[in-house]
Parts: sequence; C-alpha cells; structure tokens
Amino acid sequence: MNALAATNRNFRLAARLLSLDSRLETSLLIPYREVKVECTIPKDDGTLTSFVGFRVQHDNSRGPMKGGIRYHPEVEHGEVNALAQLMTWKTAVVNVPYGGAKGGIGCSPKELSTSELERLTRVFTQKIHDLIGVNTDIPAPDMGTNGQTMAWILDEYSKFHGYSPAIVTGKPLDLGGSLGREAATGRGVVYATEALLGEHGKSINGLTFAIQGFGNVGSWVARLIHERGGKIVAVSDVTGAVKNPNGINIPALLEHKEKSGSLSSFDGGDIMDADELLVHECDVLIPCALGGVLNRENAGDVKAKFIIEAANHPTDPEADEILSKKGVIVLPDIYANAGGVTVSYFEWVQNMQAFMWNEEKDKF
Ligand SMILES: NC(=O)C1=CN([C@@H]2O[C@H](COP(=O)(O)OP(=O)(O)OC[C@H]3O[C@@H](n4cnc5c(N)ncnc54)[C@H](O)[C@@H]3O)[C@@H](O)[C@H]2O)C=CC1
Ligand SMILES: O=C(O)CCC(=O)C(=O)O
Repeated sequence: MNALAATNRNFRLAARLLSLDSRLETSLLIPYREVKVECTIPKDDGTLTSFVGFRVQHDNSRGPMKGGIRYHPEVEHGEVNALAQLMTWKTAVVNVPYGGAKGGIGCSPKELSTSELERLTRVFTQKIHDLIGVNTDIPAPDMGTNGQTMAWILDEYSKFHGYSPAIVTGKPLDLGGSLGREAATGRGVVYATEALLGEHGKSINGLTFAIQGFGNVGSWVARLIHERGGKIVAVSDVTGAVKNPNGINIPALLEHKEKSGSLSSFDGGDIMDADELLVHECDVLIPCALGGVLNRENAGDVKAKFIIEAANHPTDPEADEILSKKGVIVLPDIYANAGGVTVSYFEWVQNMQAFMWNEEKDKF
C-alpha cells in the first residue's frame, strides 16, 4: 500500500475509535496547502539540472506547522503528504504547540557535491520562502538533510525576511541550534523502548536488537542501546549490513563508518543481506530508515517480539495485521520518534526568546 493510502487508512481507523465528527475527519484528510516547485541549478560541470521539491502543510489548528525536509530519490507528492499528516498527529501526541508539515526534494544527495547541494537548497528556499515562517511553518532535518542544510535555508530565508534563526530547527549550535537536538530523535526512541520493555518486565540490558539504518537516528539509537548493555546483533544501511551474534562493537562500527563511509567492509562481524535484517533473529527490531519496509511480503517472517518504529511509517497496514496476529508489539512512530520534534520545539522557544539553555534544563 502506498504511504498516503496507509496513513489515511490508519487515520480513518483512529477517527472511528474516537467517534470523530465526520466533517472533522474529512477536513483532516485534506492538507491545508501543498506546494510543488521546480528547482533548476547549474551543476559543477556547468550543465543545468532540474529537481522537483515539495512542501506540504497539513494542519495548523494547534500552532505553526512543523516538520522535516527530506532529500531522497523516492521523494514524491504522496509520500510527503503522508509524512506531513503524521507530523500533525505526532506534535499532538507529545503536546507541543504545533501542527504538521513536511517537505522534500527528489534527488540523490550522495551524488551531488556540497556546492550543488547548497545551490539546490538555496533555490528551494527561494521558491518556498513566502510560505514558511517562524510563526507559520518551521522546517527541520529529515533523511538526507542535516544541520548544514538548515544553515543554508536559514541564510537564504534571512535574505528575504531579515535574520530569522527560528525559521528552522536542527541547525548548528553557532547559528542558534539547541544542545541535544542532534541526538534527540534517537534518545527519544531509546526512552520509549525502555518504557515499553519495562511494562513487559524487561530491560534493554540482556536483550538482542537489530537496527535498520545507521544515519542520524539509527546511529544514536545504536550508541545509546549499546551504552545500556543491549546486544546489537545486526545493523544495516544503504551500503550493506553486518551481523554478529555476540553483539556488534558499536563505537568501533561508528569509527569505521566515519572513516570509510560504509558498513560493508567492517571486520567486527559478518556481512549479511540487508533485506534479511528485518527478519533476523532478535528480541527488538528498530527500523530507522525508509517507510513501508515491513509489508505483507516479510511481516510473517519477523522474529522480533517488539518493533520500535524509529523511522516514519516503516510498517505497512497489511504488515500491522500480520504482526498483531503473531503477537508482535509495534510501538508507533508518532510516539516512538517524537523526541526529535520535542527538542526542535525547545530550539524554537530558545530562538524566539533569543536565549540559549544548557543541555540539562528541565524546568519551564
Ligand atoms: N532526523 C530526525 O530528527 C528524525 C527522523 N525521523 C525518521 O527517521 C528515519 C531516518 O532518518 P535520519 O536518520 O534522519 O536520516 P539519515 O539520512 O541521517 O539516515 C538514513 C539512514 O538510512 C539508511 N538507508 C537508506 N536506505 C536504506 C535501505 N534501503 N536499507 C537500509 N538502510 C537504508 C541510510 O544509509 C542512512 O544510514 C526516517 O524515516 C525519518 O523520517 C523521524 C523523526 C525525526
Ligand atoms: O524536528 C522537527 O521539527 C521534525 C522532525 C521530523 O521531521 C519528524 O519527526 O519526522
């Protein structure tokens, strides 16, 4: 099932359970605004190339719309739409005063040079600058983007609107970023995992884990689970996958990835087929990459007892049904990965107050 059909289906089910007024249901199924823009840039070799960018603003009933920007070849209108809708539910679940939005550009960021990525980000910002705003829609990083991308958006936006650090979150600390934001999504995933396991009389220490994706979210999840004594038996990313039944040395894997840019040549485990990771023997499976990776083709073969949705919508509705019949507990994305947008809210609050907190601030 495609991402939008799946997200709409889940929303309709929830609306029925809540006896939601059908007028509200209809209104919440249709996004507030969808924008599709052409982004043409000169490449380093002087030729011109065009990409398609999107920003979907789903709902602003609870506050300014909030959500990441994704650079990935599979970015398309329907998926961005689904991701924007999920942001509306996510910000409501953790009760931060935001609505939901999402954006992205259909491109392969690894195939573009830094200067091409900068030009693309600046052109995209020029096309959407009058639709976003510190009180209307605040982008953040998602797959394929990072603090540097946010810095370019901030700089380009500020040319039109004056210096506006609150226009993006997840930016570098020197430009008004927040301490703790880089780790926040992974840290939130681990807190959510600890709480769920605790309810079942278990803890991270002593259980086995398989993690799909080793970018911002996956690498922080791996690091924090490793620190808590969890045994990570398999990790994958777009370059390949590695397994070790005795537990992968995560600090060594992080160092290897930093140096080589790849997981596949790591000698602290055996190479495995990346698709096999999702059905690998483990107690807890944590998808931290793309959506729809668990579907009717592989859900029946999943060995894990718990699935923590660190990625957005990794579990297709058909997989959800199969997993539920098997007694697998699935912790939904809009709760499990909400640590990122929570600290994004803290970053925005600091920017709006022109004030910087220390990382330990816990009183409001
Ligand atoms: N960055 C954030 O703060 C948040 C991210 N998320 C979600 O978490 C997921 C990951 O996002 P980030 O870590 O930020 O992205 P990222 O771009 O930093 O990392 C993505 C990772 O997925 C891997 N990957 C891509 N295709 C793969 C495949 N076919 N098989 C295995 N691995 C594959 C990449 O190699 C990379 O390691 C996405 O679904 C995103 O929407 C959710 C909440 C907040
Ligand atoms: O930090 C944010 O504002 C949004 C993060 C995001 O895109 C997500 O939670 O999926």
